[in-house]
Amino acid sequence: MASTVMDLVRDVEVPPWVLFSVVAGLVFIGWQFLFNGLDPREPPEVRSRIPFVGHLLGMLWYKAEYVTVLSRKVNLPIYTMRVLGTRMYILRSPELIQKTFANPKAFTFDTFAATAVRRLLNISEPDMKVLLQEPGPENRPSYSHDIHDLTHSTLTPSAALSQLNDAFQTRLAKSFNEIDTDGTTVNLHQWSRDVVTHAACAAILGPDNPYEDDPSLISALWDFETDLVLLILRIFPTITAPKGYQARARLTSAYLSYQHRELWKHGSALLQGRREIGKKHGFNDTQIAEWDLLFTIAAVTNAIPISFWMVSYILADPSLLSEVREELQAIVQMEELKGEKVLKLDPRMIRERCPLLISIWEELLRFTSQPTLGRYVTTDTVLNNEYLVKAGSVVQIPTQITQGSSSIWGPSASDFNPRRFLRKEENKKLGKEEREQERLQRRAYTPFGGGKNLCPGRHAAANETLSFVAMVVVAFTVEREDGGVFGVIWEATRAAGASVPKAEGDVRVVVRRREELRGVRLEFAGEER
Ligand code: HEM
Repeated sequence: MASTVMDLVRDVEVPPWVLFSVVAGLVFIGWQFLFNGLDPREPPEVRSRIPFVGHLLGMLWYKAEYVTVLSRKVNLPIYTMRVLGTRMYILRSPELIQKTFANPKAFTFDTFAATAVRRLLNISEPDMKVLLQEPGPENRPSYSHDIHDLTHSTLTPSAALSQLNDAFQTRLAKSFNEIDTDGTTVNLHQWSRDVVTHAACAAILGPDNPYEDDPSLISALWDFETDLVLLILRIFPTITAPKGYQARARLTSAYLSYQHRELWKHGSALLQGRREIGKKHGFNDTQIAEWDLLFTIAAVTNAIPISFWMVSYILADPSLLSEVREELQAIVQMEELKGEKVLKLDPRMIRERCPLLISIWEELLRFTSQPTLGRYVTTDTVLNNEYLVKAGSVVQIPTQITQGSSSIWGPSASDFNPRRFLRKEENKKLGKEEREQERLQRRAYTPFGGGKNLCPGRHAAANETLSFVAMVVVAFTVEREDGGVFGVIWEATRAAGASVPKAEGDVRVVVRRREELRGVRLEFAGEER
């Protein structure tokens, strides 16, 4: 049979012009499918010089950074990019970005997050409907709706947040009090990661949590975080992401045992609320464990790298270090409690009395927290009375562009300037043009995203990072083990979905309690104590 067909084909004489027309026709149809059909009101399209697959190749090469790389070359407020027939609208203008944040119904984050979680946890189509349907079955709010409300209410200033901050500081103080004037030699990156992860997990999960039972789970948590995207892609994960795959299994079983031992009873109001909502929506203990694990990732993925960067940038500049130390020394108190000397640091006072440290925090957020934010377009919408964006497409916001633009932040936009945010006090004296610049900067400053999904953990993150950094600066010295000059590690990668890049590599240092604090207990003054 096969030979008969081949014989027929061989016997048919095809004139070259017919062959040419067929090929040209196929190219034309492909072109129409991939590149045409744009409404003239849609944002202008930016095409790659390599037809059809140029953007795809760019994405494979640059991964999560491709949209940023391309946006550096395109001087448009918004543009369209098409990859395999899917439209993406890339936003570069702070004005338009704020417009999308202001319309969460048309530009939704949930569909984005849900697709990733669905693949990660292997959730079935019907279960997905229960999670996302708005409102859910029997007209009840969906699981994700309930979780959104709980997360945003317990993490904004409230008794629940004070309790969370307090638990964080108690565990953090424990780690700091283990270091005396003889000091300890550590890898700074790993040490900051472990100390802050222990405290963050104690704050969320309570003092008896899986990471206290088995500290090696901290490395597992970061292996899981590193391989998250590969695990979402699910292409032979045991081969493409073996570390993350095994780490997820270990962590899930540790979180499950935490559920069975009812240790959640000592966890934060947020964690207990999550369990209640899970039960209400028919989740079993394994599902609750899996979702709590994902929440832990959300809570540590950015807050921990930024703690390391902040300590590094301060240590790398000796005069900045002594200025920050001076600010902090003015707010710490020495007390005598039952014959024991105690140094008390109240992180709430940092915001009021340490403008330089706050400026460093805000600048580091601008400088390092530069996520590519995503939204899914649910309905055809005209942005700014000008640009039509179509339902079913994706909006991408590469904040490296807006937070690093010299037209918005001035010629030093790509440098770390610890004093950049000090000027706020002098605002009243600003002229019209400068006030306009200020307004533009406020709109372009989105290290925590924006709108309905503005990061609910931003207050907790500020408390965590500032408590950690402040105690390191005020109570310790940190010197390189080899006696060399301390510098900031500059190699860093930003995983897709993460806001703050993680340092690659480490630096060996001696962390030593300052001589004058020999035998003094270090404590944070929280609201609950
Ligand atoms: C410096 C540290 C942090 C940074 C830079 C950061 C950044 C972000 C960003 C950019 C988003 C996406 C917002 C959007 O798309 O508009 C987000 C969402 C989120 N963050 Fe954070 N985050 C940090 C710390 C935390 C902490 C400590 C927690 C928890 C205690 C947390 C919990 C969450 C949650 C639950 C969401 C999803 C919000 C929603 O679905 O409405 N984050 N974060």
